[in-house]
Amino acid sequence: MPLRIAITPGEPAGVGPELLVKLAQHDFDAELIAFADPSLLLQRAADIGLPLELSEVDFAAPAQAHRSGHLKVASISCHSPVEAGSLNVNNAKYVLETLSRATDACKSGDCQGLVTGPVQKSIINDAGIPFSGHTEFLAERCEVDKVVMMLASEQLRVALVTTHLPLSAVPAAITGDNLQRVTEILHASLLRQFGCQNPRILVLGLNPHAGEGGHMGREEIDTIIPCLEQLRQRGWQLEGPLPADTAFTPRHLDKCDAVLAMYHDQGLPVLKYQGFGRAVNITLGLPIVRTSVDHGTALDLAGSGRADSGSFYAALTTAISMAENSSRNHH
Ligand SMILES: NC(=O)C1=CN([C@@H]2O[C@H](COP(=O)(O)OP(=O)(O)OC[C@H]3O[C@@H](n4cnc5c(N)ncnc54)[C@H](O)[C@@H]3O)[C@@H](O)[C@H]2O)C=CC1
Ligand SMILES: NCC(=O)COP(=O)(O)O
Repeated sequence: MPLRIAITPGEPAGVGPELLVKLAQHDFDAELIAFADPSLLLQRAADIGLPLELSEVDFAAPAQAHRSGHLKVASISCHSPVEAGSLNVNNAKYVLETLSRATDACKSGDCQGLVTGPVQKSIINDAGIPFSGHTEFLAERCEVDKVVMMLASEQLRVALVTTHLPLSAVPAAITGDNLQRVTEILHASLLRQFGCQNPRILVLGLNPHAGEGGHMGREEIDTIIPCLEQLRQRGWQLEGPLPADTAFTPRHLDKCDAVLAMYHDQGLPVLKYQGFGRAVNITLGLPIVRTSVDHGTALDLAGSGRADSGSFYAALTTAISMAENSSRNHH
């Protein structure tokens, strides 16, 4: 029987809803369920001139593989009318409701994977709800205290020790305990979910030139090197800490399964330079499969039909294949 994949289109005024309409034009070996406002999806389909038929999902009925132009929906209503490209603080709770319901469907086993479209983090905060990202939200909703954000293209995987933090808060978050737990989750995921035998991880330093022997920062000497030395005693292949400016060169990348960056803008610009529009954001360490797009809400393109659905497509096919692997391993 096909698996069920929950999809949240994200910010209703962003490109997420129309990218989902574009995705729905393909066939997939899984049932796709949009946790969203049906009238929003139909409106956006009309705006960009694509056909779409919706029917309410019945979790008690057998799942059916997705066929072009149709979409199953778990209906959730927006709180205010949506205008593409214009954020409305009244719809922030709707965004979180779609996420909560879709996550809970995965936790209960109704769905076997979650694919999220982009949310506008600022408007959720403007609504008075502290929110730094799906990654942190999902960890809390799934009651897991540590998860890892990893973005992957076909050529490169980049995982992060810290995620959505102000730059000034990063050094204090690079503790031995945090680095160890992140490396453990990344190592286990590469081994079990990505088929890497004895994974090779390239770890970046925090400071320029990886601290230049302590003359440009001491985090490498005080924290990163001791942590890596300890983990290497398990026989793990951990290279580094390497200076980040030269780590992303073929000599190093050819030998590694993933790069572990210390913070968001140390690793992701390189990944996006190499693979923007085709890369997938994967949350490691959750009890559910969760993937997402590599881009944001692109309010400047919303409603135009010009946004590229490549990353959403990659996120969906990755989630289907991860869910299939995980379901095979459980049987
Ligand atoms: N997965 C998620 O929920 C993510 C959400 N965001 C959120 O999105 C909002 C806007 O963030 P920005 O930094 O402006 O990034 P953005 O990715 O929305 O836009 C950056 C540039 O890329 C272009 N772009 C983005 N997606 C595109 C697509 N599918 N096709 C063609 N061009 C595309 C935009 O038009 C813009 O020029 C923020 O609130 C941010 O937090 C950002 C990244 C991921
Ligand atoms: N840069 C990645 C990003 O902002 C998406 O994060 P998340 O919402 O998936 O946690």
